[in-house]
Amino acid sequence: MCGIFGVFGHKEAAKLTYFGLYALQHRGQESAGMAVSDGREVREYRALGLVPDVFDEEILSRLPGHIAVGHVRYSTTGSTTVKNAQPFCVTHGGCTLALAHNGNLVNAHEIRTELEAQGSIFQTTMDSEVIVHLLAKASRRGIVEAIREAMEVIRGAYSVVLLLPDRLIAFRDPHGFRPLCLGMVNGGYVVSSETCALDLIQAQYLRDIRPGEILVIDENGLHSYEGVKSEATAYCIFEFIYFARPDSYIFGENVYAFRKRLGQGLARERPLEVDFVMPFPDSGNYAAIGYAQATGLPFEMGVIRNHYVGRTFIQPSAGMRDFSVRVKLNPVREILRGKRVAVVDDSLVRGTTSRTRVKAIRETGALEIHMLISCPPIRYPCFYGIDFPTPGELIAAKHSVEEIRRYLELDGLYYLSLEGLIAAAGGDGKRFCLACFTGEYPVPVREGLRKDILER
Ligand SMILES: O=P(O)(O)OC[C@H]1O[C@H](OP(=O)(O)OP(=O)(O)O)[C@H](O)[C@@H]1O
Ligand SMILES: NC(=O)CC[C@H](N)C(=O)O
Ligand code: SF4
Ligand SMILES: [Mg+2]
Repeated sequence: MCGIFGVFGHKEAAKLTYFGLYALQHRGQESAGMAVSDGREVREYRALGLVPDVFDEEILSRLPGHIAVGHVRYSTTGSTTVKNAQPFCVTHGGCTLALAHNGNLVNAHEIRTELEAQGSIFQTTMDSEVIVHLLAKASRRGIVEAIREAMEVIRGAYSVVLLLPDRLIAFRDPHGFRPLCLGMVNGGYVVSSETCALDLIQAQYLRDIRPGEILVIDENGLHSYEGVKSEATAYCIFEFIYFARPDSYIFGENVYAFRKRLGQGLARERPLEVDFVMPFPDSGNYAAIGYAQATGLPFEMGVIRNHYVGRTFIQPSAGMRDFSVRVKLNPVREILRGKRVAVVDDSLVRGTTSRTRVKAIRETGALEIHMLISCPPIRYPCFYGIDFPTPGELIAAKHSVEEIRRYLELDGLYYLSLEGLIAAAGGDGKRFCLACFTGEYPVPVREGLRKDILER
């Protein structure tokens, strides 16, 4: 998952983008970048690292202009290298394009193989690059038509912000897997993955970019086109469960309220006799609050979060994840000793967090440790922009709930049911992608699709 942000018509576009990316940092921690246009010339800067480490005042001052596009990356196709940092910039036929993509294409390999056979030279190992090549190929027909043609060819998840020297364009796949919204600030426009970035820069939320829509923003305002027909949406439900920030509104709903409903659903399905409820912070907090309020059980912060560690699940290597989980969450002996506790977390993916942290809680002298997960078991890989890679890495793909309980050394392990998840989503599961829980993929995926498919 990545975070994307765009600005049109604000004299401090680079600064606004810096703040926007800062607010979207939870969506990608590997690299950050932006491209800025003053109406004629496009300048760019990208590097590995977090937003405040990549940019400083001096770098931002070298990016003048009123149009900008920015990106924070969490890789899903292609390794973590500066070359693979976005926005991806090219100059073709005298026109510079900078593209920021959130999502993952499922047919990038096929498209790339075909384009290479026709002589295209690729610079990165990202799926996102094929979009730029397709745009360049069709550019004679004008940018909107070129995007439309590209949208006919690419399959999978894409929320995209594209910068041209005099325009900003946003487009979104017909299923709308990833969020993308439009806001207004001081007469200018902003486009963002999540509304939390609009709040930070005091922009007013206008609406979401519609699935299948192409939205052009230029001197004359907004121009909306139908890119491809959107027959059915497949909003990523995992955005609500884990990915997005709780203060954001995505797919028309607030994330915090959604997560609380997940916790309330767990309380209905799995009321437990324990002394208190505690979350694995951060994203376990909101379902834990919902569970505690619905059951009437006390709520405690039994583990404390170190604020100098980011998200652990989205780190690209196992070694980094293991280390970070230890540094990140530390139990409070005083609170836990002699107690029966219900630990709530939003998800159990590889088991990295729970395996070591349950042990650490046990060592404090806690009497019983039960775990409540506010989504069903994740049994199938995601190919649409979340790095749940091979089924082998997914703990629930090969093991029963009882086997996982034993592996994690828990007294009890309970997942929210699929029905419970759908109920929390208002009862209409059809609007959502649920593939990692059900194996029913809204966009077909060919066998053997892997993160490093473009590396060879
Ligand atoms: O089973 P695992 O493979 O450990 O993955 C799941 C865990 O990772 C995530 O937390 P993360 O630390 O990434 O982010 P958070 O601070 O938002 O909870 C998620 O909230 C779970 O706690
Ligand atoms: N998670 C994402 O949205 C990543 C975008 C793109 N697939 C990349 O790997 O860079
Ligand atoms: S498979 Fe899961 S994580 Fe991937 S898009 Fe669908 S709901 Fe989201
Ligand atoms: Mg977590």
